[in-house]
Amino acid sequence: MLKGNMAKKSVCIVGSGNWGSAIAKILGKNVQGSDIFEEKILMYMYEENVNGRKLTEIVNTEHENVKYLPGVKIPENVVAVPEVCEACTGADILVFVLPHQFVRTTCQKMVGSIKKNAIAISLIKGFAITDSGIQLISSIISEILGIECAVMMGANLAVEVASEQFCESTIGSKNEVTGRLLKQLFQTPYFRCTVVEDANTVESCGALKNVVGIGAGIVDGLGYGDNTKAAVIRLGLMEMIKFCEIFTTGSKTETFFESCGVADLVATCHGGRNRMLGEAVVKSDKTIRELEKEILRGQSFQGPLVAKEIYEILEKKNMLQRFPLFVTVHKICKRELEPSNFIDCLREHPEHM
Ligand SMILES: NC(=O)C1=CN([C@@H]2O[C@H](COP(=O)(O)OP(=O)(O)OC[C@H]3O[C@@H](n4cnc5c(N)ncnc54)[C@H](O)[C@@H]3O)[C@@H](O)[C@H]2O)C=CC1
Ligand SMILES: O=C(CO)COP(=O)(O)O
Repeated sequence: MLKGNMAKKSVCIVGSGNWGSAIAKILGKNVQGSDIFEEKILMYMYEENVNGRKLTEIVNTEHENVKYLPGVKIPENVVAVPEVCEACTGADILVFVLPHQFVRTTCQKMVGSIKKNAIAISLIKGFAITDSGIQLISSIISEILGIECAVMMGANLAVEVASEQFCESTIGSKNEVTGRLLKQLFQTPYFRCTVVEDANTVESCGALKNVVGIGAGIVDGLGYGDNTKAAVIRLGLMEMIKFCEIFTTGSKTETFFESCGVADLVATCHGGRNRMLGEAVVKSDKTIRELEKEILRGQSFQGPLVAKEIYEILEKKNMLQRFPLFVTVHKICKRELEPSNFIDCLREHPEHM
């Protein structure tokens, strides 16, 4: 156990959507009475009006994020703040939990406001693309803020976590001391954390499984059953492993057996928002944007963006034919292929040749 003769560490949550709010519940409770962590947690909330009131004001008076996680009480020691610089000033631990498209601009605003020895942890499941290839979100955070960044990914559908149903999660930290500290911050009797050192694979799994989740939704939408979905999960896993072998330095096969790997894949393919999107893409001819608005009402599907990012890098490296499942999901989301083509993609997969 890490115990404090040292000053208590203060925590800031950067993000407050569906997952951010579920995490606020866990962290808010875990720091109460702690001799390691400060009791008050500031949570950066992208401000918006909900029924004529500011969302921060609603959260700070009713202690519920009525838009992104209705029906769940957020502990009163978590305070929503609309300015990210105000939220992060003085924090020792920064917990990033935003849709990945907002990370770079949010970090840029934080430059100059954070403690120089702060540490970060990213709960964000996505990638960014640069001229040289894939960039992990944790490395964007590290690069812009000049601090260490661990990750946490797992089979963690926010609504189930918020209702305290048992689950596991994987903390990826290259630094063992940091990993132990973060486990103390996140673990509860119903949210069990394992720490591994292969952080880049943990993070890559979190991004890639979103694309497979859309594939699972497509076969649901086409009316196929559990055998077909199991094939999507298996072929998706094979592509995830191959992708990490090529793009993630030092990737270890055993990391795929942690919660961040197979377990998150199974959870997302059965209960995730990306699965819902895949099904909707089959049943409607609306665009992804229209479906996102209609189905999620403010929340965000990360899968289509990750599929596009993967497609761009594979095209650049002339590797499209080695990842047919990822590529076909992207083309179906773009409406360049019919959803029924997905079954041909499974049938003709290189795993069967
Ligand atoms: N929801 C879930 O069950 C889980 C989500 N995740 C991951 O956590 C990350 C965050 O997801 P959620 O919390 O579910 O978010 P969400 O899908 O609820 O996204 C909406 C959030 O984005 C914010 N936002 C909108 N415009 C913004 C802007 N311009 N700048 C900053 N923020 C803006 C909204 O205020 C809201 O907080 C994603 O990478 C997701 O894949 C990981 C595990 C579980
Ligand atoms: O990451 C998740 C579960 O672990 C949530 O997945 P979705 O974004 O598909 O809902």
